Amino acid sequence: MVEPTSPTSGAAGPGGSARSAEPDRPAAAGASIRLDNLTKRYPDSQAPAVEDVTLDVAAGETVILVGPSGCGKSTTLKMINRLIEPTSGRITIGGEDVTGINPVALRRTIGYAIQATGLFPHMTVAENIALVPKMAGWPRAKVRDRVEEMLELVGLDPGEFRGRYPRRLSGGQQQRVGVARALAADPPVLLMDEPFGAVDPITRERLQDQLIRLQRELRKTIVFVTHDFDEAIKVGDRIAVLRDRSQIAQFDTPEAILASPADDFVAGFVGAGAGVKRLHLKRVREVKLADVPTATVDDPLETALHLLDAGSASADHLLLLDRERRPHSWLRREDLTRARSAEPAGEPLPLSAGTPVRSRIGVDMTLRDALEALLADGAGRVAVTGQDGAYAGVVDMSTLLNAMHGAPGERGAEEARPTGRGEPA
Ligand SMILES: Nc1ncnc2c1ncn2[C@@H]1O[C@H](COP(=O)(O)OP(=O)(O)OP(=O)(O)O)[C@@H](O)[C@H]1O
Repeated sequence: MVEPTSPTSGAAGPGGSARSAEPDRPAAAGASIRLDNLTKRYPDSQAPAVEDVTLDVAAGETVILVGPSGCGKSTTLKMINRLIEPTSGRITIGGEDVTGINPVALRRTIGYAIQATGLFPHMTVAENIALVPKMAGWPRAKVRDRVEEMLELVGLDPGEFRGRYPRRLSGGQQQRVGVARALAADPPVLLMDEPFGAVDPITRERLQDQLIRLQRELRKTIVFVTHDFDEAIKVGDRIAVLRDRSQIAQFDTPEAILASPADDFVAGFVGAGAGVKRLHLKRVREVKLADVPTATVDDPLETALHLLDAGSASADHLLLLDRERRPHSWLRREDLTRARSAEPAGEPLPLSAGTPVRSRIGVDMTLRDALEALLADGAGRVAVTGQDGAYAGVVDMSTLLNAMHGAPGERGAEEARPTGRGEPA
């Protein structure tokens, strides 16, 4: 039965991904998937729902199937775990032809999460998650431990949630349980059919973030269906844009599709605002941060004013740091001169002067997060902090504009999101 691909036969597949090229990332636990000339013709239907599709998914890769309603995304997905039997063609997982094997046994090795979550209402959260491990004959204690581990993994407190019934969960919590259940038997392959479709946009963003985090750790092979292109570029290593009958209009990285859509159909899917969408693809640590003059709370006022004067002409703000060098407040020149007239010379900076730093961002956040934080903070820039919370630089509008338009200074980041080169062997 389908086994995870060994690290040595690993993930340096045709697409690879930015995430898979990160040096600290573990080797893929997923298995490669290949669809060969796959066709599905439903009984009594004139045209096939899926026609002659050939697609390669590398081990550990997240591939998104995106396309208009009725184009055949779900049918394609469900043929991979044989919930729908192909009319013709072949499916290979981890190098094994699974087209003819027992579909029930096959499905135990493939996690499956869907929009409606498919949780059994008469079973508790724990019973739902335990379902497949139990069917696979895991010992009771191992199943119990696994349920706890899965709940922790998707961010639900086991003590609070294991005994609840699905109807007593919010939509987002149900979807997380759905993902926990899909992952419970540690399958190398995870199929997700609009898994976050039924929740509000904020919860949806959170669930997407969580999936990205999980995937960094787990490196399953994921095939994910959505009709939301923004979700596709955020979550996917590669995106297959499908037209009618699951015909592949373009299959490439999000960057490549955003930068050069193959035709008008794909361009229509990319839609307006491709530049802003690019912000989803870059993390703060990948761009060159801007700098602003900084002073700490122990510095005398005069020093702060001097620093501001010594900064570039555009330096109209000084960032005050606390003793741990964490961003504390933004000080404008007026704030400093006002403070100077109120304080005797040589006094340290008053902590109450200026505007408190309302938002700050970590280096692992995306530039899209940075844009939102920047808009939320009145200073026209947002302070970036490192792992220890200390000031690391700022993201300002020009950082964002450069990233949106792929300015030459940002190429390094683009090259860092590559094609499986440098993959740990
Ligand atoms: N059981 C079925 N019997 C007959 N035709 C079907 C069946 N299921 C799907 N179809 C048809 O096959 C085509 C592809 O359907 P599918 O559900 O795969 O599309 P989709 O891209 O996932 O759509 P959506 O985004 O709306 O969920 C559609 O024309 C649909 O009407």
